[in-house]
Amino acid sequence: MEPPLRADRSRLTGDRMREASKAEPAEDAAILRSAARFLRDFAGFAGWPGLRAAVAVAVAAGLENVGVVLLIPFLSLAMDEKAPGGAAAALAAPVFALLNVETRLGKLGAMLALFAALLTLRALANGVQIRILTKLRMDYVESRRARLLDALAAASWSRVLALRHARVQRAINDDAAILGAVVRFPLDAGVAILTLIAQIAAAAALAPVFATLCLSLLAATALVARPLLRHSYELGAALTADRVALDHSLGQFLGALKLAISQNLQRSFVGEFEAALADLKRRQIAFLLQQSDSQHMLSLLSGVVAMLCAFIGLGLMDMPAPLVFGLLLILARVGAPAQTLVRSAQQFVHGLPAWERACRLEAELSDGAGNGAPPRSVQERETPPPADALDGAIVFSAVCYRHGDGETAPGVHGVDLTISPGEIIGVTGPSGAGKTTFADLLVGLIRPQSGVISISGRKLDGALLDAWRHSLAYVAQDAFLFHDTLRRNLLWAAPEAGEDAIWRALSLVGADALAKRLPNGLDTIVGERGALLSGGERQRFALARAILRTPRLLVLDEATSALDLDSEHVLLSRLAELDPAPTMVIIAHRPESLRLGGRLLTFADGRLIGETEGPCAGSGARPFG
Ligand SMILES: Nc1ncnc2c1ncn2[C@@H]1O[C@H](COP(=O)(O)OP(=O)(O)OP(=O)(O)O)[C@@H](O)[C@H]1O
Repeated sequence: MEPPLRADRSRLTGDRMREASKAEPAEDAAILRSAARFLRDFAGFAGWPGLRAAVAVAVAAGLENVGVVLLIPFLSLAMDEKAPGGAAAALAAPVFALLNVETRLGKLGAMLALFAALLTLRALANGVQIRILTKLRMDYVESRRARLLDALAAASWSRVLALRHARVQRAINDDAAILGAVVRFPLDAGVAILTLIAQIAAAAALAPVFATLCLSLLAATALVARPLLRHSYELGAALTADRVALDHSLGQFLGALKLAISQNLQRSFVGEFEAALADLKRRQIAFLLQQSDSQHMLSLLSGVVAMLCAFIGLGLMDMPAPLVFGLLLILARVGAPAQTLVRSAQQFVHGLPAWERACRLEAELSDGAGNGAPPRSVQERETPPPADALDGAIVFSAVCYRHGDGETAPGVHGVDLTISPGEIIGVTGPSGAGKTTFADLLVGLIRPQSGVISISGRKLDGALLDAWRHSLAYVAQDAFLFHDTLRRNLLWAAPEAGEDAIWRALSLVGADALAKRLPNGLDTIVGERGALLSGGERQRFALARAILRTPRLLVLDEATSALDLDSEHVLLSRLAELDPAPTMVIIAHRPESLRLGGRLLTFADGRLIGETEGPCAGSGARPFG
């Protein structure tokens, strides 16, 4: 019998998902602090274009209301009533005088012409405002993405290793889209607030009592909005966590696909997905309903205030009908920006947790030592090392790196070593002895916590480290290939390499015949992580890619372990004949893989415990180039 789909949610990622699904109660003060942080960040980014946007918004809002105010003398004329005094009449009178119109028809025509001009101006101002605001929004989202990517590229290797990939993916892709909605708030709210102020000012000029009613409506809206906003924030926080958990689970599942399907473990993943998707759907529906309920409530509220206003104006205060209609029109229009304000605020606080998550990730990545290479801006300013800076020996002096705190944390320690240019070195030792940690130090992925690594007498750091990484090639046991064509995989690390160089490299690693046999030759897609190839084939292609870089240093960390011994020997012998000859560091467990080494280093418990002459000792170190 088939096991039920939802049978085992607690396995692997289930606990984490349930954890993520809890909606933590949020405090108003914390939400306000977070909103203030966002607004500061955005204002800092907006700068001059932000100011231009504010001016455009103010102009559009002002034009909107001049039109409404002009409506009052128009209505008075149309209804043959005595035009009311105040701002409206004051605005209309000079226009009539200027155009020298005295008849009712002439005045009506002049008013209509004025309206048409205002409508055109308003449309133009709105167009400009939307263009500036949209660009500002897009630019901000793009800059946040770029900051995150820069932080990721500059982060120390140990930090990157500990990262959950789903966090990064979510922060860069989806959260950036949510960020677009978050950024709308200061922009939309700015438009709405300016429109409200202009409308209230227009109403105040006509009737101060009415303006007071408008303010009361706003105050009532603010009271209703507070718990709504808090709930929106909580839903947003839970949704963000759910989405990361879902991505993580999917990533795990895809990574372990073969294992999962071969052992019939896929059902627990499917069960987890169904449950997590149901949670997501529930929260999304709750948020949408909350938004529409609040909009209905606001419509009701503004309707009630409008009726009250009409009753007070016409019934109790005996005001002229055009003035009351004009005021009612303004009131009806106050409802729209107030609704926009609430809706936009809801979306803002809903998306705020995603923004916070992206900021936390950026701070985590930027915190600490970084990967040693200077950031892009500094690289451009820094003087590149001299041409011969990488020609000399690599020297390790009392180098120590521990993965974690304390004297007993694993890693490597007390490593003293000199590697001459062009030397071939074998590295061996039991599992966990520190061989890969040594290789990571050598290529500058991690930096010594104590001691010094130097090249040609210069400390491996800053611009030198950057140049060093450009000059080397590193091939790990897990020969990583992208889901792309073989050609693009090969050219990834050496984009300038030509067709001849590609075939030479393929021939050297014994993969030219294989590449020709593939259905589309070099243009064959190799599958996710090279899944459409065998392990040995992947390793050969990864080696060809490394050779295409013409590296000064070639580090092979179990990079030929999937080849049979004879093929491996042929391949390594050809590598040893490379011209120009790179310095080679070959890490392996099989003694046969180390036959080419002029020197053999043995690691145990993080220490370099032995340095013996390798089988090829005495063949001489070969200078690069
Ligand atoms: N990122 C890390 N965080 C914590 N500990 C780590 C990390 N990387 C390695 N270690 C630990 O450091 C020690 C040395 O690991 P390293 O990978 O250098 O060994 P190795 O000699 O290459 O092993 P193997 O032959 O199995 O590949 C091991 O005990 C390992 O568990």
